[in-house]
Amino acid sequence: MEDAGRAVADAVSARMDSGRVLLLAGGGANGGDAFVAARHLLVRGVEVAVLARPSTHPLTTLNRRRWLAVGGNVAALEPATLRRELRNASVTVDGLLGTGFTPPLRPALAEVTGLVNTWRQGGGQVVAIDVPSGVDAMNAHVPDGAMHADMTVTFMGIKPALLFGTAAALAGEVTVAPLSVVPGWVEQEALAAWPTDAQVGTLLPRRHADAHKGTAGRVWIVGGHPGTTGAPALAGVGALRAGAGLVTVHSTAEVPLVTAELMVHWHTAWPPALAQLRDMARPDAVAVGMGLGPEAVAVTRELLSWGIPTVVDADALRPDLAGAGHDRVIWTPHPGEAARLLGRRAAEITADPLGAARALHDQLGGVVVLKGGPSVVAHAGGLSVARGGHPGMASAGMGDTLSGILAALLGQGMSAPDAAVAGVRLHARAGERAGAAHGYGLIASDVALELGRAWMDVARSAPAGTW
Ligand SMILES: NC(=O)C1=CN([C@@H]2O[C@H](COP(=O)(O)OP(=O)(O)OC[C@H]3O[C@@H](n4cnc5c(N)ncnc54)[C@H](OP(=O)(O)O)[C@@H]3O)[C@@H](O)[C@H]2O)[C@@H](O)CC1
Ligand SMILES: Nc1ncnc2c1ncn2[C@@H]1O[C@H](COP(=O)(O)OP(=O)(O)O)[C@@H](O)[C@H]1O
Repeated sequence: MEDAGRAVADAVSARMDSGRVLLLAGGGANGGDAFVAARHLLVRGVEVAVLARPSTHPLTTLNRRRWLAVGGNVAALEPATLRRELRNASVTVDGLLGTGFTPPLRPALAEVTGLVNTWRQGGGQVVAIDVPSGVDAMNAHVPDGAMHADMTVTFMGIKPALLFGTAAALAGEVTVAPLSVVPGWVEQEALAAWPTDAQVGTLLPRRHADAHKGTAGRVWIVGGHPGTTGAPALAGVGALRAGAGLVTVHSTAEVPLVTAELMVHWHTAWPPALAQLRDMARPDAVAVGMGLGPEAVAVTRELLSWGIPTVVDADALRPDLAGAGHDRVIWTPHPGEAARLLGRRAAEITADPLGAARALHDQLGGVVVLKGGPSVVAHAGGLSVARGGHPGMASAGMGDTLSGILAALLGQGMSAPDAAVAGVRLHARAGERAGAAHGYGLIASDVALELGRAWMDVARSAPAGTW
C-alpha cells in the first residue's frame, strides 16, 4: 500500500503545476492508497484535502492514523462537503473503489461519482487509483454511474477493464506502477502478457543478404466469392507488405489485381481446384476464408489436412471446424465470429475478451487471435494483449489485411504464437501510423502501405544486437 500510494502521489505531482488536491478515500484498501498518497503529497508541500468514507480495513485505518500524525485533516465524505471542496480543487484523486467493487454502484457513491464527473466536465482533472470507481476491473462494459478519469495509476499489472471497451475509455491515460514483490511474481500472476515493442521486435525474422523470393515465404491466399472479391486481394497485399516473397491468390471469383506484384489464380470451382492444388508444391503458409462464401468449411477442412501453417479467417470460422486444426493454425475471429463459434452473444465476448479468447483456444486449439481494439492472442503458453492501434481501424477489410500479415510471418518461419503476437502489433503499429496521416477515414490499404515502416519501428525497438 505504501508503494501504491507513493506512485499515485508521484503521478499527481507530475500532472499538476499548482493548486489543491482533493483525495476521496473509500472504505477498502483503495481508500488506504488515497491516505498514503495524501501523506506523500503533503510532505512535498502540496495543498491537500481528504474526504473519507468510514473504514474498518486494518491498513486503511492505519494509514488514516499516519495521515493524521503528519498533520492532515479528514472530513466525512458528504455531498455538501464534496461540493464545497471541489470548488477549491485542481485535481481530484479517486480512491473510493478499486478491485473490491461489485456492481451495481450503490446510490450514495453514485451521487459522489456524479458530482465529480460534473466537476470534471467543467475542467477539473481526475486521477483514479487502480481503476476508476464503479468500473469492475474484470469487465470491459461499464455499469451506470462510473467515475470518468483523466489518468489511472494501476498497480503491478494492467486490469482487463483498463484495456478493453467502454471501461478503457473511462480510465484515461494508464500508468502501471510496480510494487515491491519478489522477482517474477507479476509475470507469474498476470492474466495476460502485454508485450512492448522491444519484446515484439526480438521475435521478427531477419532477411539475410542472400535471400531470394523463394526463401522469403511463399504464401497462398484462398478466398473470394462474387460480392466479396476484395477480401482476398487485401489479404494478398497485407502478405506482400509484411514481407512474403511470393503471394498467390486462389479464388473461384474474379479477384481484382490491386497490385501487379500479386499473382491471381482463377479456378472454375472448388472441388477441381482443390484436386489441382493438392498436386502442386505446398506453399510455406496459407490464409483461408476471406470472402470465401458458402464453401469455406469444405475448402478449409482440406487445407487444414495438409498440416502446413494456416491462418483461418472470416467465412471459415465455423464451429464445424473445431477439431480439424493443428498446432500451426492461427484462427482470427472478430467478436461477432467469436460469438458464432462459442454460441454466445457478442456482448459477452466484448465484456470479457480475455475469457472469450481462452474459451476459443480451448475449442479450436492452435493459436487464436480475438480481434478488437486491442486484439488478444491465446496460445498454449497463455494470453497476450497487443498494444496500440487506432480507432480508425474499425473499417471493412482491416481483418483481411491482418490475415495476410499473419500468413506472411508464418511463411517466413515464425512459430504460430510468435507470428500472432508480432502480427497483431505490426498491424496495430501500421494503423497508428496511418491514423496519424489520415485521421479517422482510414481504409485497409492505408494501413497496408504503412506496414514496412511499422516493421522498422518495432524491429528498431528491440535491444541492440537483436536487430
Ligand atoms: N491486493 C493488493 O495486493 C493491493 C491492493 N491495493 C489496493 O486495494 C484495492 C482493493 O481493495 P479492497 O479489496 O479492500 O476493495 P476496494 O476496491 O477498496 O473496495 C472495497 C469497498 O468497496 C465497497 N463496495 C463494494 N461494492 C460496492 C458497490 N457496488 N457500491 C458501493 N460500495 C461498494 C465495499 O463496501 P462494503 O461492501 O464492505 O460495504 C468496501 O468498502 C485495489 O484496487 C488497490 O487500490 C494496493 O494497496 C496495492 C496492493
Ligand atoms: N478501435 C480499434 N482499435 C484498434 N484496432 C482495431 C479497432 N477496431 C478494429 N481494429 C482492428 O481492425 C481489424 C478488424 O477486423 P475485422 O472486423 O475482421 O475486419 P474485416 O472483416 O472487415 O476485414 C482487427 O484486426 C482489429 O483488431
